[in-house]
Amino acid sequence: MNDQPVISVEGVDKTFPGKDGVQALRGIDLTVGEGDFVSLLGPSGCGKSTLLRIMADLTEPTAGSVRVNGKPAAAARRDRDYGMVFQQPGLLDWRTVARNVELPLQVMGVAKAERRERARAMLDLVRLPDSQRRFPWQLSGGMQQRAAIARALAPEPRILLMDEPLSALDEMNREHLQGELLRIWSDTGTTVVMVTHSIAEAVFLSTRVVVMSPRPGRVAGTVDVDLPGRRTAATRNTPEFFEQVTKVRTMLHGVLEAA
Ligand SMILES: Nc1ncnc2c1ncn2[C@@H]1O[C@H](COP(=O)(O)OP(=O)(O)OP(=O)(O)O)[C@@H](O)[C@H]1O
Repeated sequence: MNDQPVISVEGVDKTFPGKDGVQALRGIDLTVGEGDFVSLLGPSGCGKSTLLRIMADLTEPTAGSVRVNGKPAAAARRDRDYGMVFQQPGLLDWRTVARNVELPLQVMGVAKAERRERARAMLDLVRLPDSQRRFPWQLSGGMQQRAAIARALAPEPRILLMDEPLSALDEMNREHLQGELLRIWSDTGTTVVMVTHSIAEAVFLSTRVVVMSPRPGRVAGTVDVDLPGRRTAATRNTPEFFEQVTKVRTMLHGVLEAA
């Protein structure tokens, strides 16, 4: 393991052009280490998605720099160093689930037999082994989101960037998939950055929660989530979990009061 951060964001500002020029981010400094699970949390409009998109090279910063695996974000994008998962699964309705998962591999020119094998392995990983030949519209929302995660993981990226991946799901499904995400993260050792609105979700999943303040978005503070033992559904009922949730909530309230 080396000490070089997997993602390093330095002095990033973002102002969207236009008559009223929205300054979405100011002076963002953030580093994400190998195997970290970092959540970006903050009030609506504070620039969480913009920051994630800048890390993914989907949006250009106005100032500052982003390095991913030691290279500029654009180079990391070309090298497919990361996978992305959005709020909506975005599967193609006319392809089977397996062929959706194969899609990024097909684009990369991976041979058919290997593609099949990797799609099968990823669908096993997200616990959808029986859905390979089904179409997305035959699956529940939670199953579709799992297929989207399998698709993002198929090229075996070392980094996963997720923008509210579970927010379209009902509470039970959401908690179930949180457990699955935790399992996948610990099985694969992937570095994760996730945008969420949920304090409990951020605390349950993350090694570090980054709390952002609005107008323009800045890093208001971070909480290193310290929970004893392996995290399971029972973790949510422990005093330590409540303690961490309270810590994050207090920070978030402080941010809102100061705004
Ligand atoms: N393409 C764009 N053009 C102009 N303004 C934009 C654009 N994208 C985002 N913004 C503005 O930048 C600010 C931050 O938006 P962003 O979507 O990053 O916030 P967010 O924290 O992810 O919000 P939410 O939690 O509601 O999803 C907002 O004021 C938004 O209106």
